[in-house]
Amino acid sequence: MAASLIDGKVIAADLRARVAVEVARMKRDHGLTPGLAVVLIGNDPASEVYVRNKHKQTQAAGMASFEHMLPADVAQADVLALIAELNANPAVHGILVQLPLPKGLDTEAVIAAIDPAKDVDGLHPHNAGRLAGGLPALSPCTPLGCIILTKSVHASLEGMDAIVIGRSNLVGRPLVQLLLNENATVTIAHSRSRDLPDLCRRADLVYAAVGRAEMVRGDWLKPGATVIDVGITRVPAAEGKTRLIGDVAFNEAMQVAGAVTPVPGGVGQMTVACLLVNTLRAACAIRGLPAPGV
Ligand SMILES: Nc1nc2c(c(=O)[nH]1)N[C@@H](CN(C=O)c1ccc(C(=O)N[C@@H](CCC(=O)O)C(=O)O)cc1)CN2
Repeated sequence: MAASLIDGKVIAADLRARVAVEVARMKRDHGLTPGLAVVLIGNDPASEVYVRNKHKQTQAAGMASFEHMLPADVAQADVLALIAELNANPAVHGILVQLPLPKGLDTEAVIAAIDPAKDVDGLHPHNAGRLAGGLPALSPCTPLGCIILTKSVHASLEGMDAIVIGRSNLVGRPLVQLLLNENATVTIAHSRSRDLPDLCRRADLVYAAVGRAEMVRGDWLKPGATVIDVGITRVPAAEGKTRLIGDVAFNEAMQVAGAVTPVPGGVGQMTVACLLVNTLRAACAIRGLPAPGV
């Protein structure tokens, strides 16, 4: 029997709608308009699209959106000066620097300059450390989205065998921590792991986040497994166009798995929705209000 499709578009739209309701309540009851500042450096076409979407969806949720576009050859000191300004701005509750940064800029130093209370990407060492320690923290958006998509299939992840393929700071590592917090048993695999297909076949939950198109094959999967595909590779298509494919061989996975996320229309959709959730949470925390119900 074919697997069921986990519809990231529908789940993300529902989450954004719930954020919008909470934002309206914050405005009405507390005069609080959550504000998100996004910094885009350079002109990477994919990053430009993502930042435009963030701006649109932030505004659609009723939040204030501040965009800062800097040239690719901007000096590190100027980036740090902008971040210091945003840290001090009371209308800004969330700061996100779009990644990857152009060559010549020090990504770690830029992230470390963000006020951890406004770090809605959850990448600051303060938040990464808290997450690893099992403490409440702002957590990276894509891993948060992966957990929400998984929970749309399984109410509880307790005791489930999960494999995370990929160990990036943006996805793999924080996802492992979030899964541990859900009491899953987690294997973290990467390019040097031996017998990856075998490791994968043991997992009830498979998270593919390596950035290698269609690497995870159908015969790597345990029948009935839930497969969350984080990969997005743009490949040439007909008529000079491009199309997106994930890290999982989708058609093969659909024959074996229990549930699969598509690419596009899966995890990617959740990234911006979770950014809105984090911005709302950051705004409430900064104002000393209880955490919102989303
Ligand atoms: N500072 C950050 N930089 C980057 C992050 C991040 O979380 N924080 N993640 C990615 C890019 N990203 C958001 O920034 C992102 C990626 C994909 C999508 C998305 O909606 N994907 C769609 C397809 C979109 C398309 O057609 O290209 C989908 O999968 O359905 C949203 C946001 C790297 N940088």
